[in-house]
Amino acid sequence: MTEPTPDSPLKIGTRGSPLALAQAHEVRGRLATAHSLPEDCFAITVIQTTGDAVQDRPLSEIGGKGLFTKELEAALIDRRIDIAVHSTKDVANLLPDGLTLSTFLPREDVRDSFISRKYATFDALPQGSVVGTSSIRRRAQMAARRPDLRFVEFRGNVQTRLAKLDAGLAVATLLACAGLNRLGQTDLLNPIPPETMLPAVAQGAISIEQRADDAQASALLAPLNDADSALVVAVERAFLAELDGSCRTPIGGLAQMQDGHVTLRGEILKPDGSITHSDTWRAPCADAVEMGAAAGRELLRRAGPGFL
Ligand SMILES: NCc1[nH]cc(CCC(=O)O)c1CC(=O)O
Repeated sequence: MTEPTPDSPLKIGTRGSPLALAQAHEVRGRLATAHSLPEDCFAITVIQTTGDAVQDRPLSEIGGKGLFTKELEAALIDRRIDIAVHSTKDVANLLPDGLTLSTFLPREDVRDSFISRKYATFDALPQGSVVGTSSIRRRAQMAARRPDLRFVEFRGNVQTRLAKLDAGLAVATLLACAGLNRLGQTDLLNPIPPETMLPAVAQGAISIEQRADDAQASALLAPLNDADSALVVAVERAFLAELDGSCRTPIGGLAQMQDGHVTLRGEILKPDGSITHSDTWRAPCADAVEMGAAAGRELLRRAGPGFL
């Protein structure tokens, strides 16, 4: 392998949001450490994405998955960047030809965090409370437990959302614990157990996309891959792939590995939370990805035509 140098660095592509930048710096730090190279052998290149540019409309309205990744993938294909760092939760199931999601960092906390200045837990919210969220999954899950709640559209970074809470637009909001950890906002951690609120598929998992034929990137990234995290995320994505997985369908899924087996919990909901189909599956690691796909098909069959 030709090693990258400060004059010819490996180009790490990322979105420009504070969370994306934190994740890109995390990857750069791991690459430098793994190969005992100075950090300036790895250059961080910010790519503007549709999901970041359009701030005034719900994500589910602007388009499906890929809003945060399309431009990064175009930059990979054009060789403006060599690797792209993603929150796997935002990565579409189908990648463009010639690209591969090759590398998964050890998974972070998978849970959602309940954030409110007034109430300690989700269950403590008074009747009719207004909750801010832009996630149709979180909204459907909350409505399923608490049909009395009302919802307002809430986008933007952590600071923007806290300002909206302070302005009284809502009394609570939800954010992924993983993002809060990576941004150093651990004061806001207030995890909701997955049994109460099943996270999004691949929540908390950073992955790295590259050109499939790029031997240098493959060699540099190999020591960063966490095989267990790669497997559980593959199981969840196999589940999602069967369920269409557009941003308009509320879907939750979490796979966890123990004793050579993978347990998958999955659910699909009506957007208003009125109907939920969920179940748990378990299989040896070797069969787990196929189990994820079968689980998706099973929920689809139970839900019946027209549910999604
Ligand atoms: N679509 C936004 C997004 N994509 C990934 C994360 C969190 C980090 C992660 O799941 O790895 C977030 C923010 C959030 O849901 O609070």
